[in-house]
Amino acid sequence: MATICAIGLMSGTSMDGIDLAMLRTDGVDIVERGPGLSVPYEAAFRDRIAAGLEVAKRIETRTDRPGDLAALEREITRRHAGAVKAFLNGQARAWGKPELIGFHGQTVLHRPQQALTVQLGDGRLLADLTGLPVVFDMRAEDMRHGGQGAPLVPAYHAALARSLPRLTGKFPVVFVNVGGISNITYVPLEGDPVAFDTGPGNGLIDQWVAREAGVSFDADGAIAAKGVVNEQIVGRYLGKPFFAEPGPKSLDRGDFTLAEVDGLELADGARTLAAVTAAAILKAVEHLPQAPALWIVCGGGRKNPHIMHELRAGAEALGAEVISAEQADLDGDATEAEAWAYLAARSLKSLPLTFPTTTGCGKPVSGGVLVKPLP
Ligand SMILES: Nc1ncnc2c1ncn2[C@@H]1O[C@H](COP(=O)(O)OP(=O)(O)OP(=O)(O)O)[C@@H](O)[C@H]1O
Ligand SMILES: CC(=O)N[C@H]1[C@@H]2OC[C@@H](O2)[C@@H](O)[C@@H]1O[C@H](C)C(=O)O
Repeated sequence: MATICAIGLMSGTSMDGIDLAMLRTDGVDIVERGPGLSVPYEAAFRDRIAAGLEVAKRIETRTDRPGDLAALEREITRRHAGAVKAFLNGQARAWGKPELIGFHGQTVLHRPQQALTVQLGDGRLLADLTGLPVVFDMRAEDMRHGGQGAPLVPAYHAALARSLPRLTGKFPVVFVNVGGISNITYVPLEGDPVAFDTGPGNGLIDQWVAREAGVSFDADGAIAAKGVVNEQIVGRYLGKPFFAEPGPKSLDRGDFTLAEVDGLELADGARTLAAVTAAAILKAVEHLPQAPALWIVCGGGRKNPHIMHELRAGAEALGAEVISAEQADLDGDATEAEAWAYLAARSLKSLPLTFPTTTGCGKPVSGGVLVKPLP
């Protein structure tokens, strides 16, 4: 199959900015991973998106744009176009002209029980602003086939597992994405990947330190380093029905809140929430076909040493090794953006993006909407 060069664009539930990555792929194999870039949102824009999450609760059908959501969608799209321009003039310059963009957009609402998921991002506008074909809205078709609409990154994790020589002999491997929410992909030596959201990632930690200390995240876990874990509270989070349910399952950003840590000291809250994130990921093993041999950690949470320490200790007790994306020669900040480039290439070729074992769809499903720039 012909190889294409695609750019993936991800603006995740942390709302911290836009991740971009370049990828050469035939839609099956990863031929070459290219450069990546993160373009942060400034605090005022993060606040505007956060306000948009509240407005989005009024959405009943996925094309509704109550309040200022239409204006916010245009602004998000314009910022993505600006980020693409900066990327192509900078880090990606030597890679030549891309043929396609995979555009995630900003999730503002995710209600799998109602088959409703909304990502703000205008594919038509992005195609016109960049002059490149765009594949966007990749979650909806999965939901039309009974799927959760998330996570979508597992098809890419499975391709990564096949492409990493150092994994030889280390199956099953589990990829963990510790973003705003955490999700895992279990990749066996043969057969489809198994995936689901595992619980909070950095989202609650970010909300906690923003509310209690006015900072957007706990850089390198420095705040948590001064605190202690409140095990009772960890147990209260982990006792929620979500963790007893088997996959496929997915979460909305608002499904877990700070109610349980209310009243704690700043550092103890940050430390306890880091412990919740790690414990929730480890608890996912109960719902996997076999114990993993290797865990590869991607996403911003791999930079929180408390999350990593507890993941390592817990996984090692189960006989597995835990490594960061970088230890597997990957770029842990770019994995999701690479995934969106890969999924766009698959969409172009009508290959499945999701599987019954990753989202619960009735059969393997392709998806995404292709728009070409106006001539
Ligand atoms: N140096 C660091 N130390 C601790 N945490 C960090 C560091 N850098 C980033 N993070 C955390 O990672 C988060 C961003 O992670 P990431 O970009 O993977 O999330 P996302 O893609 O927005 O979310 P999702 O995967 O849920 O869509 C930040 O909000 C922050 O909490
Ligand atoms: C609806 C939505 O945007 N979900 C995100 C979120 O962030 C992490 C987790 O929850 C995952 O299910 C998904 O993102 C990743 C990239 C995915 O679809 O694979």
